[in-house]
Amino acid sequence: METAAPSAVIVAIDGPSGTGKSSTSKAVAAKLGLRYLDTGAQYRAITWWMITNGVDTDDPQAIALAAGKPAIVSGTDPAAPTITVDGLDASGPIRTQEVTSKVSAVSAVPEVRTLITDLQRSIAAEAAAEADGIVVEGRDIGTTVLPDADLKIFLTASAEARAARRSGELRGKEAADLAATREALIKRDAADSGRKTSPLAKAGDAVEVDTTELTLDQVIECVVTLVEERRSRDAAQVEGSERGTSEEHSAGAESRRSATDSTERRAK
Ligand SMILES: Nc1ncnc2c1ncn2[C@@H]1O[C@H](COP(=O)(O)OP(=O)(O)O)[C@@H](O)[C@H]1O
Ligand SMILES: Nc1ccn([C@H]2C[C@H](O)[C@@H](COP(=O)(O)OP(=O)(O)O)O2)c(=O)n1
Repeated sequence: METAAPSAVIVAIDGPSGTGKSSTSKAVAAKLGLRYLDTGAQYRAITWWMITNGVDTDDPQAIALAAGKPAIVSGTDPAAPTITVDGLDASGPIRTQEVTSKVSAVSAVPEVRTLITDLQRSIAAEAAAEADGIVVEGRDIGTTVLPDADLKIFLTASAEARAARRSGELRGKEAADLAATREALIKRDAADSGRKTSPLAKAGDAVEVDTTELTLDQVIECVVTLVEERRSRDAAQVEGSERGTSEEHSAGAESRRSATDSTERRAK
């Protein structure tokens, strides 16, 4: 197990689809010099591998048996995050409608979650040991993957706002109308929230931010402020405990000095 650098910060950002997790997490990590991990991309990558290797994505047993086969590697530079599967760049193929429609079924399989969760924890531990920390975004980061994260954020937004954001992204690519996007989004949220293993959920100690009426810049600013507040609280605590230790030291020195003084006095 790697040891975290004293000032490293781990930020967990969870929430349903289209609430702004990826855009916010990337920007916050870039602004604060942290690494960035898109855990949804990892579940998409394993789903893409299952599809391209002929595994029936409606068969949890077949998925469980194959889960350990693909090698998934995530690059955590927020300016250029990457994802490869068996050495192949998967960043394009994981965003197709086919993968999007099957990812909830694949990510509900416990064997898949165990493997991907272990991978996520090792990436976070490395970022805490070798960098200033990391922003990890997904569905179960604050509840399951990193329950000891320094800061947990849960992003929400109305289904209408989320669908409008998503269909804005799709326009011109795989044109989807607003109603169909909204339906698909609600269906995926229900599957992700309703699964048995590690469902999409807000951690009890997460800060909830409703992004419906906020611009992306406002959300980024809000999260940056929360991280900075957390860091200064931690720094004040460290300073306090160091002062406590040095006061203990000087109290110890004082009592040693008076003990010496009295010994000297007795010797005279
Ligand atoms: N507060 C916001 N207001 C308007 N658009 C937003 C906001 N947050 C994110 N977006 C846009 O919505 C889309 C989905 O955001 P994304 O970060 O991918 O969400 P998530 O990762 O939660 O699915 C992106 O095109 C993004 O630019
Ligand atoms: N920590 C996570 C992250 C994603 N997933 C699953 C559930 C999600 O529907 C899919 C895809 O996640 P992704 O974040 O790419 O989804 P968006 O389309 O960006 O909302 O992966 C998960 O089960 N646990």
